[in-house]
Amino acid sequence: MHDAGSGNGEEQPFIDNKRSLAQSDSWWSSICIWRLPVPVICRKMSLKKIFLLLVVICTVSLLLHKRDYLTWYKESFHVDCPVRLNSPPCQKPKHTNIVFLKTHKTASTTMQNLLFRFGELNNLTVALPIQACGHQFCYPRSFNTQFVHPHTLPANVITNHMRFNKTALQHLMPNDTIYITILREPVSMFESLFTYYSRHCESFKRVPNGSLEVFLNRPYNYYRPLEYDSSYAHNCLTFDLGGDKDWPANDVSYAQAFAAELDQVFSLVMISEYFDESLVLLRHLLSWNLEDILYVKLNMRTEDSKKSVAPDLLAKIRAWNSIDSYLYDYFNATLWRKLSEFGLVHVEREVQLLRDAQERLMKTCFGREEPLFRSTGEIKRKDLRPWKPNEKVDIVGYDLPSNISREAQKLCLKYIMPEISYTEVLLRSQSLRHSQSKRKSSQKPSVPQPPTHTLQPRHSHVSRNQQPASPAKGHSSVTGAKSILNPKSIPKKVVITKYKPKSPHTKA
Ligand SMILES: Nc1ncnc2c1ncn2[C@@H]1O[C@H](COP(=O)(O)OS(=O)(=O)O)[C@@H](OP(=O)(O)O)[C@H]1O
Repeated sequence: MHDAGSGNGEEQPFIDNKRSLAQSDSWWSSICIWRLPVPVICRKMSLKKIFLLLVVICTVSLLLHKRDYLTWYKESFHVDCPVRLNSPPCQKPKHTNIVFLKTHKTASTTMQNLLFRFGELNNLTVALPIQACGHQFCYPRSFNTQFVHPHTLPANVITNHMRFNKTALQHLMPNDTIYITILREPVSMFESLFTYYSRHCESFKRVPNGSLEVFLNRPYNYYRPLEYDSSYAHNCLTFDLGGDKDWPANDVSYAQAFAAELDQVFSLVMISEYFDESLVLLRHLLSWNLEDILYVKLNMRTEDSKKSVAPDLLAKIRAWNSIDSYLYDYFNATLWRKLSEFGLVHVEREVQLLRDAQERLMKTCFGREEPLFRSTGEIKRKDLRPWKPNEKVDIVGYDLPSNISREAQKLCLKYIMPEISYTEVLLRSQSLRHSQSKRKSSQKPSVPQPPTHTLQPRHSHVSRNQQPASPAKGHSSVTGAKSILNPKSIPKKVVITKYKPKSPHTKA
């Protein structure tokens, strides 16, 4: 075999002149690979060059065929790129305008906490209820923009409990808002509702010995459709989603039409039994990082607080909540279709990545792989105690060990903060930011300013390289100093009417 650099007379022109060398290389490469037998190739190329050529060919072919895996590999090292080629490009900013319809007993508090943290970290505005509404948007009344605290406008995110009202939300939120919600399997959901609200919901309070079986044998003996809090007792998901919980069960066309309508509005309907899988889809839908979907489970009952459901009650629960059951089946199938389209192998890998990251988070926060569960009474800090619906139901909460670093304390505190405390913390910080920005704008009288109680969004995306924000620092958008004010929509002033719930039941 000849060495191209050996000084052989025939090859001299290729060696002496760099340009002709390059030309000859590419010419020979094509001859070598495609046209001539190996001995001829070897006569004109050095071993080194052949080796390099093979390395290039292998690399290109690997990149072409295994691109998903390579991207995945990067992902596990916290590179921000999504794992799929048909996903948004890496540089796509994170989506920040979100309605999360917080349904009851579906893991929605865990999701709300995740959204609160995302909002804080990215200096977004989270719409919160006025004081008169408690920590919910005057549920069970249908959502109304007047229920929103003016200091939490213009909003990017809205997630506190409400009864869904698409028109009002469209009025409040920016045009590019993504709608998300979560459903839970009707049997376990109803058992949870029945136990949790056994002292609040009149329909449940009437049942002798608080027996689920007795209620299900003759629900209309105990259930009054027009009563306050009756939503917990019949098709609660349907009611939360703005539907008619009392539509006759034998008319399936109602459930079908309602599901189809919801499908048009919600880009993602999560399923609490597949919480992590749903989060994978959420992450891609919103172009978020893995870190953005980390969570600690909130609002769980202790095992002692759960009732076991006898097998013969399963069908009864589904029949009683027939619209909810239809919605669940429909959106469970939708979720799995989406997961399949995404690629189940990719989903599984990404779920594993999420769980690994969760494990690291638990170690940081609790010094071990599992968090330290505490029943409400055992939690030292008052603001970390979750709301306890009655003395028979105990809700799991958390305390942070004192031996973790200050930084870890600060980080982990928000992960374990119950719904009501976090809502209060956010309202305080956003109110402070609101008054600071008002002060600033009053110092610049020459520039025309929109009313501060505007319903317009501050901004719709955050860039990936943005620094975590300190919530009370100011009003400026993280995508630049200015918030996006859509001139087409005229800022509206909010008139706040006081709303007094009819029943004492609010979690606060
Ligand atoms: N990540 C995750 N995955 C699956 N399930 C979870 C998760 N986080 C919370 N939970 C369970 O959700 C139930 C509480 O739901 P919510 O927070 O929506 O309740 S509430 O309506 O806001 O009171 C409650 O169910 P029950 O314990 O059966 O009551 C929690 O255990």
